[in-house]
Amino acid sequence: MGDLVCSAQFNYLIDLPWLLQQYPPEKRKCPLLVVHGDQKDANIRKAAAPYPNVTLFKARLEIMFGTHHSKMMLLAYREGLRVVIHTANLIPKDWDQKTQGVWVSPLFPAKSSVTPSKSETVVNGGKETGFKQDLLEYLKAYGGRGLEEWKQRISDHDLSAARVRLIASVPGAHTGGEMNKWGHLKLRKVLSTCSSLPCGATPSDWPVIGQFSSVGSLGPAPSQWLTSEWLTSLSSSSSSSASSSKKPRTLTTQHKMPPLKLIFPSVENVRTSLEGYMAGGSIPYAANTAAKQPYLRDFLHQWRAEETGRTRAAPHVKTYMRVSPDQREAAWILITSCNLSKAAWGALEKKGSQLKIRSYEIGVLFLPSDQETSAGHTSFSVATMHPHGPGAGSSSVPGMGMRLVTPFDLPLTPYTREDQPWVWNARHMKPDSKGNVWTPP
Ligand SMILES: O=C(O)c1c[nH]c2c(-c3ccccc3)cccc2c1=O
Repeated sequence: MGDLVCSAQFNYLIDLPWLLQQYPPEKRKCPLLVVHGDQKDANIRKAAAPYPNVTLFKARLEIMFGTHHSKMMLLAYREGLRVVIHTANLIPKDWDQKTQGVWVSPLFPAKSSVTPSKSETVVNGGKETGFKQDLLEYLKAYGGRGLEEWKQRISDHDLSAARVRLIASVPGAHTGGEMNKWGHLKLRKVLSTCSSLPCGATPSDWPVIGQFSSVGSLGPAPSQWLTSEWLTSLSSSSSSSASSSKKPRTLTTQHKMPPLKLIFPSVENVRTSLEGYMAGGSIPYAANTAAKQPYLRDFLHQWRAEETGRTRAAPHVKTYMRVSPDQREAAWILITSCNLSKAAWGALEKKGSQLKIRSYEIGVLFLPSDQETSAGHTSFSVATMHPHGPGAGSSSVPGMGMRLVTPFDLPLTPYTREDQPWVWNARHMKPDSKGNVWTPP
């Protein structure tokens, strides 16, 4: 992967001695910047004291209930720069028996003096994804001076080989031009300009899938946020705004919502997982929150990953995607730190004039048109459950573009009549895979 010179780790839960142990021994004294959100930072400062090479940066969290959820590594090698955006906390159990998501960037070369100053070398058909500019904008949003060195280092490298788009959140009441830079409005903006469904597809027939490991308070009815503001963003596409349908579009044509399918572990999924009920310690859905939104259960599907052999590896990855009616194609897929919450994605306030975001989040969006192997395609073929399906075996299927293996099985498995969503602060008395019961305080 390269000869490491220095690195930065952005995360939420951080076990510093454990983190340093994960670096190769000869790299444990390289400069390391740790970006965290622990406002009462006595613990992490005490943990960092024995390591003179570790610098701490406390992210500002001035809005109640916000957290620094973003999980990112910036790795500076002698040979270039690498960015890693992922979903795992920097604690041992997140890297042991769970299902996580990670995007590892190509090795970005330093901009040599011969690189044309005005624009960077364009690769893969020259389609820029704006990744570098968006990453710098995200780092700028932290404020302070502690990230200057890393902003400069990123500026000095050519990131044009990044074939993903950055979808991030920063805390604030974002208005005007700032609104579309963050959270679900950034995703809406990108999808409505850069993502189109295959010709002839009916947008309202293409479901949105959301998969996550925690849920916030979403309001007393789905129409308050989930199936209105939030689903409007995730079901955006250039074809839904353009008049692609055969029927003449009347002025009153509303953006008809597609089906919404959510994946969140049932109690049974947690009970039978490799970790047993302990997995539920990282699936912090509160019983009192769940009780306020019983409607959510109607959208829920089980965590199931037989295709990858990870059904029992409890999910900590967060995945959002748009699929075809037969769930064999995907128009896009997003891997992110965002759980299903207004704090992470943002909620419109003041008659839609501001987007209130409470947390830092970061994720990467994969669009078929941004990938070399599927440029010109409007969908990814999804690895199917049926090994002889069109997506099986080949790296790309004629007419379908790049093959995508999703973290979970498609088609989805609904909750059974007996299934309940996992809640972490209620008793669960049926013995789990380790013979234990769950009796939180
Ligand atoms: O998505 C993530 O990274 C996670 C987010 N919150 C977690 C919590 C928690 C829940 C409520 C209040 C404070 C902390 C507890 C255990 C694991 C996580 C976690 O893994």
